[in-house]
This record gives sequence, C-alpha cells and structure tokens, in this order.
Amino acid sequence: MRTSERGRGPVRLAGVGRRYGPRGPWVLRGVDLELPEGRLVRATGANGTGKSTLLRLVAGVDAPAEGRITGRPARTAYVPERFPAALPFTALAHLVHLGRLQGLRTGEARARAGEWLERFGAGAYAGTALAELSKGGAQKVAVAQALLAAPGLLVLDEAWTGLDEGARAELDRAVRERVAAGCTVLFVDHDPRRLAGEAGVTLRLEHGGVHALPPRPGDGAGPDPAPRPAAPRPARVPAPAPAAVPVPASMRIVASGGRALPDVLPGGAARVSPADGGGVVFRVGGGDSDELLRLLLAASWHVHRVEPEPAPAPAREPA
Ligand SMILES: Nc1ncnc2c1ncn2[C@@H]1O[C@H](COP(=O)(O)OP(=O)(O)OP(=O)(O)O)[C@@H](O)[C@H]1O
Repeated sequence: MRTSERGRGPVRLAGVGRRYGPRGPWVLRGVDLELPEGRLVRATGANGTGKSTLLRLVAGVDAPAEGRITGRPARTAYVPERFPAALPFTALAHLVHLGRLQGLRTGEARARAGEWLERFGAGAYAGTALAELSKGGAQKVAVAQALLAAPGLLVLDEAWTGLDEGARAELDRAVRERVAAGCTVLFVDHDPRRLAGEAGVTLRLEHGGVHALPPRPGDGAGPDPAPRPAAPRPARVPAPAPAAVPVPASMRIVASGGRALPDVLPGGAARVSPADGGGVVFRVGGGDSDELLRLLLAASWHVHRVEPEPAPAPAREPA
C-alpha cells in the first residue's frame, strides 16, 4: 500500500542449498544472490528446477539445508502455489486475524481487509466461510492476505492462477505499487507475458544453480527469458561470468492452442513433435527464440516451457 520500505538493503542468499531428506538430490546448491529492494524479480526455469523451493526459502517458510539468507524484512508476505482454504473462518475474519499477526491494529486490519477484498472484486465474499469459497475466491483471499500489511518482501508463487481477468490485472497493479514503495517482489508465473516490460531482474534456475539474466534494452523482464550474451546488468544482482550464460545453440519451446502459424518460422524454427500431455515442441536456434516466442504469443499460443535443447551426450574417449 502506501508505506515506504526504502533503505533496508537487499535480501542476501549466501551459499544456499536445499535438498529434501538427508540423502536426497540437491535441488539447489551454492546459490549466491542479492535481491535488491524495490525491484521486481522474476524466477524462471524448466519444471522441477526448484523455483517453488527458492521462493519458499526466500519467503522464510522453509529453511536452507546449508548456507544463509539474511536481510529478509519483518513484513514478508508469501502466496503459495496452493492456498489451504479449508480453515473454519470467514474471509474477513481470516484476513483480520492475519493482519493482526502482521502487526496491524484490529480496526486497521479490518479496513485494509475490506479494501483489498473490494479491489479484487471479492467484497461480497467477506462473510463467506473460506471452505465455501470457489477456487478463484479463495485465491483472492490468499493474495489479499499477502498485501494487507504493505510487505517489504512479497513472494508470489503462481499467484495469478485461478484469478479472473479483473483480479489478475488488479494484482499486476498491486505489484507495481509495492515495487514503487520499495518492496522487493519475487515471483513465478507460467505466463511469460506476466508483468513483461516492467523494469526488473530475471533469474534463471538450472542444474541446481540460479543466475541473473542480463537486462534487455528498455526492459528488465521481458517475455520469457532465453539466456542472452553477457551485457551490463544491475550492479547488485550477482553477475555470472559471461561464459555462464551462453546463448544455447538450440532452444525448445513447448506451446499449445493458438492460431495457425506461417509455414516459415523465425530462424527456420521447426515443429519437432507433439509434446507429452498435449501441445507442440518447437526447436529454434538460441538467437531466434525470442522472435518465435513473440510470434507464438501474438497468435494467442499458450507457452508452457522455454528451455535449452539438451546437449548431446559427450562422445566417449577411446580407451
Ligand atoms: N516437499 C518436498 N519433498 C520432496 N521433494 C520435493 C519437495 N518439494 C519439492 N521437491 C522436489 O524438488 C524438486 C524441485 O521442485 P520445485 O517444486 O521447487 O520446482 P519448480 O521449478 O517450482 O517446479 P514446477 O515448475 O513444476 O512447479 C522437484 O524434483 C520436486 O519433486
């Protein structure tokens, strides 16, 4: 909301690793990262690369198995991928309770809860039990609780999923407001157009590591992120050595459901095969993947994944 969060410094991850179980594979390891205040930070990566894990660690709802996270502001808010809506409260009572836990007085919590429910078009559900809300209604309560106390760090894991169009646009507006007030917003969303064009930082998760992608000219987030050659990057986001973000020779884009495409695709991109679970796999040269993405989005395709083409297995040395 209106509270300024400036001057508290970045959230820092130093040598952070997480695995599930003492012998489980490392999902993330050796993550060194600074999330600057007042920036929009998008986390991207193929399925299972640890985006939700990273968000839970940054939000403080999960702890690293190794390494440290410092600089997390007292008012940190998190919207999980799945909101546990089966609680025995009305939407308003739940929000007032959470607002009080976040340090608001009861009257203030009630006023802000009402304001956020209205903004998300859920004012009529204030007196409805959480368990009786639709998935979309419950999601509105989940995002309202995160915005209630003007957090200094806001972590959104696919928070737009399940919201209607008006509420999605309202959440976009709320995110911009928080960033303007000095809040760090870290988010994951399957739609590469989400908040595209906002100045910000894009993180790429792969092989257990996290690196910042260089900003594009004119925007820092852009549609989904193909790694690009090294370029000037925000001073406080750790910059991988240029060699760490090569343009992959070839990218795979998995997409579905759009209008007919021209016969000749950018960079000679090829439709390779139907994807598992539906959709089409496209293979395109790394330098042309953005152009293909733009074409797909303009033709109303739904983009599921953008990932480097797996490298061929190295040839064996002769014995
Ligand atoms: N609570 C858990 N217990 C065991 N393994 C887990 C747990 N949470 C995540 N994992 C594993 O950690 C890996 C990373 O999962 P995570 O959900 O963080 O990835 P993701 O990039 O968010 O995936 P997606 O894009 O599919 O949502 C996966 O192999 C997943 O099975």
